[in-house]
Amino acid sequence: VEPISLGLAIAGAAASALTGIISYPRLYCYFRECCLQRHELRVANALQESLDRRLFGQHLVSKVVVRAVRGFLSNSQAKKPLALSLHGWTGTGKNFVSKIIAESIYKRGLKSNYVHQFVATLHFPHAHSINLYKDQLQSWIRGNVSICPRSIFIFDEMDKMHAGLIDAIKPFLDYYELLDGVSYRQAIFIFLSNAGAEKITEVALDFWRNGKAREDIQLTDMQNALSVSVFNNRNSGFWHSTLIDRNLIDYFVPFLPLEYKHVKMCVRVEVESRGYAVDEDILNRVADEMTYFPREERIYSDKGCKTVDAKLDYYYDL
Ligand SMILES: Nc1ncnc2c1ncn2[C@@H]1O[C@H](COP(=O)(O)OP(=O)(O)OP(=O)(O)O)[C@@H](O)[C@H]1O
Repeated sequence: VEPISLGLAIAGAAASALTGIISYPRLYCYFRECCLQRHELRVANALQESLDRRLFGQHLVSKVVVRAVRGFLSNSQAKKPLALSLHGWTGTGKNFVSKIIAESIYKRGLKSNYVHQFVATLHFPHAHSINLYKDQLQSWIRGNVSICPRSIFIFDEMDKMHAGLIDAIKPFLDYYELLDGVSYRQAIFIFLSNAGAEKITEVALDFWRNGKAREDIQLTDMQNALSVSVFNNRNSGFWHSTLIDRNLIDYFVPFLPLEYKHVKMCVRVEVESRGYAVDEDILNRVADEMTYFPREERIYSDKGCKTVDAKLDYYYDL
């Protein structure tokens, strides 16, 4: 075989292999991350499994989040992007759940090129730069949704976010078919905040004081109270915001305050993930070290499961 025809043959083989790869997007996506990669059923199953196994004491969260994500992904005619608003006391799992949602849709989770996280105090710290932030945020969202319609945007500390900035997101959440040639209908927006945490605690405490099980708390016990309390809270960026006013939030997701037994479960997970032997005595001692409220009953951990890992260092360094 002449060198030149051998070269052509190799080039031909390479070209057909490449065409093969391109015509098999699944194969291509196996090696490189793709937008809209996973089938909705797989996402819903992964999400359900992960929440059941890893999330403690949040029966309402699992129910709402799985239903919302499954319904949205399987609806090819969605009229608007999915907007979830996660509310609750610190350390109860809001960031944890948004990470689990991201991981169920994109294997790389928060590290995926299609998942974008903003923290109000970190990314938008100065009230006087609000107009600049607005422009930057809008073009960031537009640019990323143009590249991948199924982009996920997570906004942490929404209660510390300037109301004007929240309103800047509004057009993307609305029922438009196209905005400047871009459709936002497949995107997912997740908002996290502590707003409404007192209201959630009030309802949970009421159940507890009446001797009713925590798991009997229904979504209806929470949702109206929550949306009204968030809307009327002047300290929260949601106040006066058109997101709630115009019903652009699809689901308010209430996170219940965590009890002693949940804190212990978190300690156990941390111990196991570090590869240490589980020692019940240490689990109790770490859980005992947390502070609990209200002052009389001392039921709920005031930091949820936060700082559990730091406390563990102390015991295993002894
Ligand atoms: N309900 C829970 N079940 C299991 N682990 C939890 C739960 N809540 C919190 N954790 C653990 O505690 C860590 C801290 O929680 P997370 O950051 O999700 O709290 P948060 O609600 O977002 O708090 P904040 O309002 O302060 O941002 C998580 O990474 C997770 O390991």
